[in-house]
Amino acid sequence: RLFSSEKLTQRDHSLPNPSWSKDLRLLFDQFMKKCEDSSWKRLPSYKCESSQRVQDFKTHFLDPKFMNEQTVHGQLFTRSFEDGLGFEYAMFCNDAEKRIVCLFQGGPYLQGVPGFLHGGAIATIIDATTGMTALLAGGIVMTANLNINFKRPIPLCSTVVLNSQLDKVEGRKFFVSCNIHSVDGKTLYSETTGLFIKLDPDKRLK
Ligand SMILES: CCCCC/C=C\C/C=C\C/C=C\C/C=C\CCCC(=O)SCCNC(=O)CCNC(=O)[C@H](O)C(C)(C)COP(=O)(O)OP(=O)(O)OC[C@H]1O[C@@H](n2cnc3c(N)ncnc32)[C@H](O)[C@@H]1OP(=O)(O)O
Repeated sequence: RLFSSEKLTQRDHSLPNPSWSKDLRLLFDQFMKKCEDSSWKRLPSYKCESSQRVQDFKTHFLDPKFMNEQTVHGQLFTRSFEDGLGFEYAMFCNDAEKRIVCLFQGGPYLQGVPGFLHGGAIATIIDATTGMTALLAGGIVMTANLNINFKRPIPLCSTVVLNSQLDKVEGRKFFVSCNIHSVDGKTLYSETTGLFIKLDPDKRLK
């Protein structure tokens, strides 16, 4: 049991699975090609990160009072749905340009109004993408502010492209912007600005 559940948490969810649309696979292949000269890198994604930065977060910022028999089973929200039903996505980063592109397909369990994605689901994938943009630049960060302009509704089960960019760094403040376009680039679905704060080692999260 332990072995299989351990195997489960180490599955890299940002690789194609049968629920991926043709569009998502095509875009994925295009970005995998961009990785060949190492200008772009695919970011792996697990249900439960066991990376050094998570260890650092737990050591330096997490008050043990927040870890109990329930929270110890915590797993990444965006990786907590069966294949195809929730967030299907793969992120690629370009360190030189301080950019992340996220290829995203929102499944049927993310519905808001019938036929379209829930605004909170859109905010989630934006938070994950902009958060990762800030995290790669600044280490352990948390979202302080996320301003989203929803320009057009995103059809449920469609594939879209998030483009996230680090705009400015002021001390512990990381300013990120992100837009969401259709695969053909013709439709702008949303525009976001976000502020991420690099956690202060002298302050535990309360
Ligand atoms: C990173 C986690 C561990 C590693 C995980 C690794 C892998 C996981 C894999 C994938 C996950 C995907 C992405 C991962 C990326 C990010 C993590 C997810 C992001 C989130 O989903 S996280 C949840 C939502 N998030 C919160 O739950 C935070 C609640 N919040 C707080 O915990 C505090 O609020 C905090 C810590 C944010 C700041 O607290 P603090 O005490 O450190 O800083 P302080 O208040 O002193 O502010 C310093 C300067 O920022 C200015 N400032 C602050 N807030 C501002 C605002 N709203 N507007 C304008 N300016 C603001 C001040 O004005 C001052 O500016 P100045 O220096 O100029 O005076």
